[in-house]
Amino acid sequence: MRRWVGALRAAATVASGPCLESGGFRTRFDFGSRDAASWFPGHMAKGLRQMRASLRRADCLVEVHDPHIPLSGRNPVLQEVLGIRPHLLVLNKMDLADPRQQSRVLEQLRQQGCLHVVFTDCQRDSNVKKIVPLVAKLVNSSPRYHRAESTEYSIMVIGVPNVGKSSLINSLRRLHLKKGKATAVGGEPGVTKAVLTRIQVCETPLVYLVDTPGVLPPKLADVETGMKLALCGAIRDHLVGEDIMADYLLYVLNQQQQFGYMELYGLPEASDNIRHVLKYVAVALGKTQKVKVLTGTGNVNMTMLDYSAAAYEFLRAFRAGRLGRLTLD
Ligand SMILES: Nc1nc2c(ncn2[C@@H]2O[C@H](COP(=O)(O)OP(=O)(O)OP(=O)(O)O)[C@@H](O)[C@H]2O)c(=O)[nH]1
Repeated sequence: MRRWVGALRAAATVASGPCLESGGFRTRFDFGSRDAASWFPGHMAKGLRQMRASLRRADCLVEVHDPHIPLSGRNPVLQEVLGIRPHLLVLNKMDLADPRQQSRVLEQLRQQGCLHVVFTDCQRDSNVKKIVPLVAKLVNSSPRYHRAESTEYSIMVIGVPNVGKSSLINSLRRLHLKKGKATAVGGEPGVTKAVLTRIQVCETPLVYLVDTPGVLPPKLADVETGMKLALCGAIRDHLVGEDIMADYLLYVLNQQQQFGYMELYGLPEASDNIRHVLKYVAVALGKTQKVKVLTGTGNVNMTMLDYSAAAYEFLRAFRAGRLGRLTLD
Protein backbone atom coordinates (compact mmCIF):
# COMPACT_ATOMS: atom_id res chain seq x y z
CA MET A 1 0.00 0.00 0.00
CA ARG A 2 2.72 2.42 1.08
CA ARG A 3 4.76 1.66 -2.01
CA TRP A 4 2.08 2.44 -4.53
CA VAL A 5 1.09 5.60 -2.71
CA GLY A 6 4.76 6.64 -2.82
CA ALA A 7 4.95 5.82 -6.52
CA LEU A 8 1.76 7.77 -7.24
CA ARG A 9 3.08 10.72 -5.30
CA ALA A 10 6.28 10.63 -7.37
CA ALA A 11 4.22 10.37 -10.58
CA ALA A 12 2.15 13.33 -9.47
CA THR A 13 5.31 15.39 -9.05
CA VAL A 14 6.95 14.39 -12.33
CA ALA A 15 3.92 14.40 -14.63
CA SER A 16 2.47 17.66 -13.43
CA GLY A 17 1.32 20.39 -15.77
CA PRO A 18 2.88 23.83 -15.67
CA CYS A 19 2.82 25.32 -12.17
CA LEU A 20 2.28 29.02 -12.14
CA GLU A 21 3.97 31.35 -9.75
CA SER A 22 1.81 33.28 -7.30
CA GLY A 23 0.54 36.27 -9.26
CA GLY A 24 0.62 34.34 -12.56
CA PHE A 25 -2.84 32.90 -12.08
CA ARG A 26 -5.80 33.13 -14.41
CA THR A 27 -7.46 36.51 -14.23
CA ARG A 28 -10.73 35.29 -15.72
CA PHE A 29 -12.44 31.94 -15.75
CA ASP A 30 -13.46 30.35 -19.03
CA PHE A 31 -16.97 28.95 -18.64
CA GLY A 32 -17.02 27.77 -22.27
CA SER A 33 -20.50 27.55 -23.75
CA ARG A 34 -22.22 26.49 -20.54
CA ASP A 35 -25.81 27.60 -20.13
CA ALA A 36 -26.94 28.16 -16.56
CA ALA A 37 -30.61 27.82 -17.60
CA SER A 38 -30.22 24.03 -17.64
CA TRP A 39 -29.20 24.09 -13.97
CA PHE A 40 -32.62 25.25 -12.78
CA PRO A 41 -34.60 22.16 -11.77
CA GLY A 42 -38.24 22.24 -12.94
CA HIS A 43 -39.74 21.32 -9.58
CA MET A 44 -38.60 24.67 -8.17
CA ALA A 45 -41.29 26.50 -10.09
CA LYS A 46 -43.83 24.68 -7.90
CA GLY A 47 -41.95 25.69 -4.73
CA LEU A 48 -42.01 29.28 -5.89
CA ARG A 49 -45.79 29.19 -6.42
CA GLN A 50 -46.32 27.67 -2.95
CA MET A 51 -44.04 30.29 -1.44
CA ARG A 52 -45.94 33.15 -3.07
CA ALA A 53 -49.24 31.78 -1.74
CA SER A 54 -47.92 31.48 1.83
CA LEU A 55 -46.36 34.92 1.76
CA ARG A 56 -49.76 36.50 2.26
CA ARG A 57 -50.01 35.00 5.75
CA ALA A 58 -46.55 36.12 6.93
CA ASP A 59 -45.83 39.20 9.08
CA CYS A 60 -42.15 39.14 8.28
CA LEU A 61 -39.78 37.49 5.85
CA VAL A 62 -36.58 36.02 7.13
CA GLU A 63 -34.44 35.40 4.09
CA VAL A 64 -31.55 33.04 4.76
CA HIS A 65 -28.61 33.24 2.39
CA ASP A 66 -25.06 31.98 2.18
CA PRO A 67 -22.40 34.52 3.23
CA HIS A 68 -19.98 33.03 0.70
CA ILE A 69 -22.19 34.82 -1.86
CA PRO A 70 -23.85 37.66 0.07
CA LEU A 71 -24.42 39.78 -3.02
CA SER A 72 -25.36 37.25 -5.67
CA GLY A 73 -27.77 34.39 -6.13
CA ARG A 74 -30.62 35.81 -4.05
CA ASN A 75 -34.05 35.35 -5.50
CA PRO A 76 -35.16 38.50 -7.40
CA VAL A 77 -38.79 37.38 -7.07
CA LEU A 78 -38.47 38.48 -3.45
CA GLN A 79 -37.96 42.05 -4.52
CA GLU A 80 -41.69 42.16 -5.33
CA VAL A 81 -42.62 41.51 -1.73
CA LEU A 82 -39.72 43.18 0.06
CA GLY A 83 -41.34 46.57 -0.34
CA ILE A 84 -44.45 45.55 1.57
CA ARG A 85 -43.12 43.19 4.24
CA PRO A 86 -40.52 43.67 6.94
CA HIS A 87 -37.50 41.75 5.76
CA LEU A 88 -34.49 40.41 7.61
CA LEU A 89 -31.54 38.93 5.77
CA VAL A 90 -29.77 36.20 7.74
CA LEU A 91 -26.34 35.37 6.35
CA ASN A 92 -25.96 31.94 7.89
CA LYS A 93 -22.78 29.79 7.93
CA MET A 94 -20.77 32.86 8.93
CA ASP A 95 -18.15 30.44 10.24
CA LEU A 96 -17.27 29.60 6.61
CA ALA A 97 -17.04 33.10 5.08
CA ASP A 98 -14.20 35.60 5.28
CA PRO A 99 -14.89 37.75 8.39
CA ARG A 100 -12.76 40.58 6.97
CA GLN A 101 -15.38 41.13 4.25
CA GLN A 102 -18.31 41.67 6.64
CA SER A 103 -18.28 45.46 6.80
CA ARG A 104 -17.88 45.81 2.99
CA VAL A 105 -20.74 43.36 2.49
CA LEU A 106 -22.99 45.21 4.95
CA GLU A 107 -22.29 48.50 3.20
CA GLN A 108 -23.02 47.07 -0.26
CA LEU A 109 -26.24 45.45 0.99
CA ARG A 110 -27.28 48.74 2.58
CA GLN A 111 -26.79 50.47 -0.77
CA GLN A 112 -29.10 47.86 -2.32
CA GLY A 113 -31.75 48.73 0.27
CA CYS A 114 -31.18 45.70 2.46
CA LEU A 115 -31.04 47.35 5.88
CA HIS A 116 -31.48 44.55 8.39
CA VAL A 117 -28.78 41.89 8.22
CA VAL A 118 -27.57 39.36 10.81
CA PHE A 119 -24.64 36.98 10.39
CA THR A 120 -25.28 33.63 12.11
CA ASP A 121 -23.76 30.23 12.68
CA CYS A 122 -26.58 27.77 13.33
CA GLN A 123 -24.28 24.94 14.24
CA ARG A 124 -22.98 26.89 17.23
CA ASP A 125 -26.15 28.99 17.65
CA SER A 126 -24.04 32.17 17.26
CA ASN A 127 -26.06 35.40 16.88
CA VAL A 128 -29.30 33.42 16.46
CA LYS A 129 -30.69 35.02 19.65
CA LYS A 130 -30.70 38.40 17.88
CA ILE A 131 -33.37 37.29 15.42
CA VAL A 132 -36.62 37.19 17.44
CA PRO A 133 -36.18 40.65 19.06
CA LEU A 134 -35.24 42.13 15.69
CA VAL A 135 -38.25 40.56 13.97
CA ALA A 136 -40.56 41.80 16.76
CA LYS A 137 -39.14 45.31 16.39
CA LEU A 138 -39.52 45.26 12.60
CA VAL A 139 -43.11 43.96 12.70
CA ASN A 140 -44.15 46.35 15.46
CA SER A 141 -42.83 49.33 13.57
CA SER A 142 -44.70 48.46 10.36
CA PRO A 143 -48.42 48.15 9.59
CA ARG A 144 -49.56 44.58 10.17
CA TYR A 145 -52.35 44.60 7.60
CA HIS A 146 -54.80 41.70 8.15
CA ARG A 147 -53.02 40.66 11.35
CA ALA A 148 -53.45 43.88 13.30
CA GLU A 149 -55.45 42.11 16.02
CA SER A 150 -53.03 39.21 16.48
CA THR A 151 -50.38 39.09 19.23
CA GLU A 152 -48.36 36.34 17.62
CA TYR A 153 -45.72 36.70 14.95
CA SER A 154 -45.73 34.61 11.83
CA ILE A 155 -42.43 34.51 10.04
CA MET A 156 -41.73 32.96 6.72
CA VAL A 157 -38.26 31.56 6.19
CA ILE A 158 -37.15 31.66 2.60
CA GLY A 159 -33.95 31.27 0.62
CA VAL A 160 -32.14 29.26 -2.00
CA PRO A 161 -31.50 25.57 -1.22
CA ASN A 162 -28.97 24.42 1.37
CA VAL A 163 -28.35 27.78 3.07
CA GLY A 164 -29.48 26.47 6.47
CA LYS A 165 -33.16 27.42 6.70
CA SER A 166 -34.06 24.24 8.58
CA SER A 167 -30.94 24.56 10.74
CA LEU A 168 -31.98 28.09 11.68
CA ILE A 169 -35.43 26.91 12.76
CA ASN A 170 -33.89 24.12 14.83
CA SER A 171 -31.41 26.56 16.37
CA LEU A 172 -34.20 28.99 17.31
CA ARG A 173 -36.15 26.16 18.95
CA ARG A 174 -33.06 25.03 20.86
CA LEU A 175 -32.45 28.55 22.16
CA HIS A 176 -36.00 29.70 22.89
CA LEU A 177 -37.89 26.52 23.66
CA LYS A 178 -35.09 24.16 24.68
CA LYS A 179 -36.56 21.80 22.10
CA GLY A 180 -34.84 19.56 19.59
CA LYS A 181 -35.23 19.20 15.87
CA ALA A 182 -38.54 20.05 14.27
CA THR A 183 -37.31 20.06 10.74
CA ALA A 184 -34.85 17.84 8.85
CA VAL A 185 -31.40 19.13 7.96
CA GLY A 186 -29.44 17.80 5.03
CA GLY A 187 -26.20 18.43 3.13
CA GLU A 188 -27.91 18.00 -0.25
CA PRO A 189 -29.98 20.80 -1.78
CA GLY A 190 -33.68 20.17 -1.74
CA VAL A 191 -34.06 18.37 1.59
CA THR A 192 -37.08 20.46 2.50
CA LYS A 193 -39.47 19.13 -0.11
CA ALA A 194 -42.82 20.58 0.79
CA VAL A 195 -44.01 23.74 2.47
CA LEU A 196 -44.27 22.71 6.11
CA THR A 197 -46.88 23.62 8.63
CA ARG A 198 -46.10 26.33 11.12
CA ILE A 199 -43.47 25.56 13.71
CA GLN A 200 -43.40 27.35 17.03
CA VAL A 201 -39.96 28.75 17.84
CA CYS A 202 -40.61 31.08 20.77
CA GLU A 203 -43.10 31.39 23.66
CA THR A 204 -42.72 35.04 24.63
CA PRO A 205 -43.37 36.60 22.24
CA LEU A 206 -45.29 33.84 20.52
CA VAL A 207 -43.44 33.27 17.26
CA TYR A 208 -44.23 30.77 14.55
CA LEU A 209 -42.07 30.06 11.55
CA VAL A 210 -43.02 28.59 8.23
CA ASP A 211 -40.19 26.67 6.58
CA THR A 212 -40.19 26.61 2.79
CA PRO A 213 -38.38 24.51 0.21
CA GLY A 214 -35.26 26.20 -1.09
CA VAL A 215 -36.02 27.99 -4.33
CA LEU A 216 -33.44 29.18 -6.84
CA PRO A 217 -33.87 32.39 -8.82
CA PRO A 218 -35.87 31.32 -11.89
CA LYS A 219 -33.36 33.06 -14.10
CA LEU A 220 -29.73 33.17 -13.04
CA ALA A 221 -28.00 36.47 -13.74
CA ASP A 222 -25.08 34.72 -15.44
CA VAL A 223 -23.14 31.46 -15.52
CA GLU A 224 -20.76 32.65 -12.81
CA THR A 225 -23.66 33.25 -10.38
CA GLY A 226 -24.83 29.71 -11.11
CA MET A 227 -21.34 28.39 -10.47
CA LYS A 228 -21.13 30.21 -7.12
CA LEU A 229 -24.55 28.86 -6.11
CA ALA A 230 -23.39 25.38 -7.05
CA LEU A 231 -20.23 25.72 -4.96
CA CYS A 232 -22.44 26.64 -2.01
CA GLY A 233 -24.49 23.50 -2.59
CA ALA A 234 -27.61 25.31 -3.81
CA ILE A 235 -27.54 23.49 -7.17
CA ARG A 236 -26.84 19.79 -7.29
CA ASP A 237 -23.23 19.09 -8.24
CA HIS A 238 -24.04 16.67 -11.04
CA LEU A 239 -26.12 19.28 -12.89
CA VAL A 240 -23.11 21.57 -13.15
CA GLY A 241 -20.25 19.05 -13.13
CA GLU A 242 -17.85 18.48 -10.25
CA ASP A 243 -14.79 18.86 -12.47
CA ILE A 244 -15.59 22.39 -13.63
CA MET A 245 -16.78 23.35 -10.14
CA ALA A 246 -13.45 22.20 -8.69
CA ASP A 247 -11.60 24.17 -11.37
CA TYR A 248 -13.61 27.32 -10.65
CA LEU A 249 -12.97 26.87 -6.92
CA LEU A 250 -9.23 26.63 -7.56
CA TYR A 251 -9.40 29.77 -9.72
CA VAL A 252 -11.10 31.68 -6.88
CA LEU A 253 -8.74 30.35 -4.21
CA ASN A 254 -5.74 31.50 -6.23
CA GLN A 255 -7.33 34.85 -7.08
CA GLN A 256 -7.84 35.48 -3.37
CA GLN A 257 -4.40 34.16 -2.46
CA GLN A 258 -5.95 31.48 -0.25
CA PHE A 259 -3.33 28.80 -0.54
CA GLY A 260 -4.44 26.57 2.34
CA TYR A 261 -4.93 23.76 -0.19
CA MET A 262 -1.13 23.45 -0.58
CA GLU A 263 -0.62 22.43 3.02
CA LEU A 264 -3.81 20.35 3.17
CA TYR A 265 -2.81 18.19 0.20
CA GLY A 266 0.98 18.52 0.31
CA LEU A 267 1.54 20.58 -2.84
CA PRO A 268 5.06 22.06 -2.99
CA GLU A 269 3.73 25.22 -4.60
CA ALA A 270 0.45 26.84 -5.60
CA SER A 271 -0.90 25.83 -8.98
CA ASP A 272 -3.61 27.00 -11.34
CA ASN A 273 -3.82 23.60 -13.00
CA ILE A 274 -6.79 21.71 -11.59
CA ARG A 275 -5.61 18.32 -12.81
CA HIS A 276 -2.29 18.84 -11.07
CA VAL A 277 -4.01 19.87 -7.82
CA LEU A 278 -6.48 16.99 -7.98
CA LYS A 279 -3.57 14.59 -8.40
CA TYR A 280 -2.31 15.70 -5.00
CA VAL A 281 -5.81 15.56 -3.52
CA ALA A 282 -6.25 11.99 -4.79
CA VAL A 283 -2.85 10.91 -3.48
CA ALA A 284 -3.32 12.58 -0.09
CA LEU A 285 -6.74 11.02 0.41
CA GLY A 286 -5.97 7.69 -1.26
CA LYS A 287 -8.66 8.20 -3.92
CA THR A 288 -7.88 5.52 -6.48
CA GLN A 289 -9.81 3.18 -8.71
CA LYS A 290 -9.06 -0.17 -10.29
CA VAL A 291 -9.10 -0.02 -14.08
CA LYS A 292 -8.94 -2.96 -16.46
CA VAL A 293 -6.53 -2.25 -19.32
CA LEU A 294 -6.63 -4.38 -22.45
CA THR A 295 -3.12 -5.10 -23.76
CA GLY A 296 -1.88 -7.26 -26.62
CA THR A 297 -1.05 -10.05 -24.16
CA GLY A 298 -4.24 -9.92 -22.07
CA ASN A 299 -6.02 -7.86 -19.45
CA VAL A 300 -4.08 -5.98 -16.80
CA ASN A 301 -5.66 -4.50 -13.69
CA MET A 302 -4.17 -1.13 -12.84
CA THR A 303 -4.70 1.23 -9.93
CA MET A 304 -5.29 4.77 -11.17
CA LEU A 305 -5.96 8.04 -9.41
CA ASP A 306 -9.68 8.79 -9.20
CA TYR A 307 -9.96 12.41 -10.31
CA SER A 308 -13.75 12.54 -9.95
CA ALA A 309 -13.55 11.42 -6.32
CA ALA A 310 -10.75 13.95 -5.76
CA ALA A 311 -12.89 16.77 -7.25
CA TYR A 312 -15.76 15.77 -4.96
CA GLU A 313 -13.43 15.82 -1.91
CA PHE A 314 -12.02 19.22 -2.94
CA LEU A 315 -15.57 20.65 -3.03
CA ARG A 316 -16.41 19.01 0.31
CA ALA A 317 -13.30 20.53 1.88
CA PHE A 318 -14.39 23.99 0.72
CA ARG A 319 -17.93 23.51 2.10
CA ALA A 320 -16.57 22.36 5.43
CA GLY A 321 -14.24 25.38 5.64
CA ARG A 322 -11.07 23.29 5.40
CA LEU A 323 -9.72 25.41 2.52
CA GLY A 324 -10.07 28.60 4.54
CA ARG A 325 -12.85 31.12 5.07
CA LEU A 326 -13.81 32.50 1.70
CA THR A 327 -16.24 35.09 0.34
CA LEU A 328 -16.83 34.55 -3.38
CA ASP A 329 -18.52 37.92 -4.16
N1 LIG B 1 -20.73 25.37 8.77
C1 LIG B 1 -22.05 25.54 8.90
N2 LIG B 1 -22.91 24.66 8.34
C2 LIG B 1 -24.23 24.86 8.49
C3 LIG B 1 -24.76 25.97 9.20
N3 LIG B 1 -26.11 25.90 9.15
C4 LIG B 1 -26.43 24.80 8.44
N4 LIG B 1 -25.31 24.16 8.03
C5 LIG B 1 -25.23 22.94 7.21
O1 LIG B 1 -25.73 23.25 5.91
C6 LIG B 1 -26.41 22.13 5.34
C7 LIG B 1 -27.80 22.55 4.89
O2 LIG B 1 -28.61 22.87 6.02
P1 LIG B 1 -30.21 22.85 6.00
O3 LIG B 1 -30.66 23.44 7.28
O4 LIG B 1 -30.72 21.50 5.61
O5 LIG B 1 -30.48 23.85 4.79
P2 LIG B 1 -31.87 24.23 4.08
O6 LIG B 1 -31.71 25.63 3.63
O7 LIG B 1 -33.01 23.93 4.98
O8 LIG B 1 -31.84 23.23 2.85
P3 LIG B 1 -33.03 22.92 1.77
O9 LIG B 1 -34.02 22.11 2.50
O10 LIG B 1 -32.28 22.15 0.73
O11 LIG B 1 -33.53 24.20 1.23
C8 LIG B 1 -26.40 21.05 6.43
O12 LIG B 1 -25.33 20.16 6.15
C9 LIG B 1 -26.15 21.82 7.71
O13 LIG B 1 -25.50 21.04 8.70
C10 LIG B 1 -23.81 26.91 9.79
O14 LIG B 1 -24.15 27.91 10.41
N5 LIG B 1 -22.48 26.63 9.60
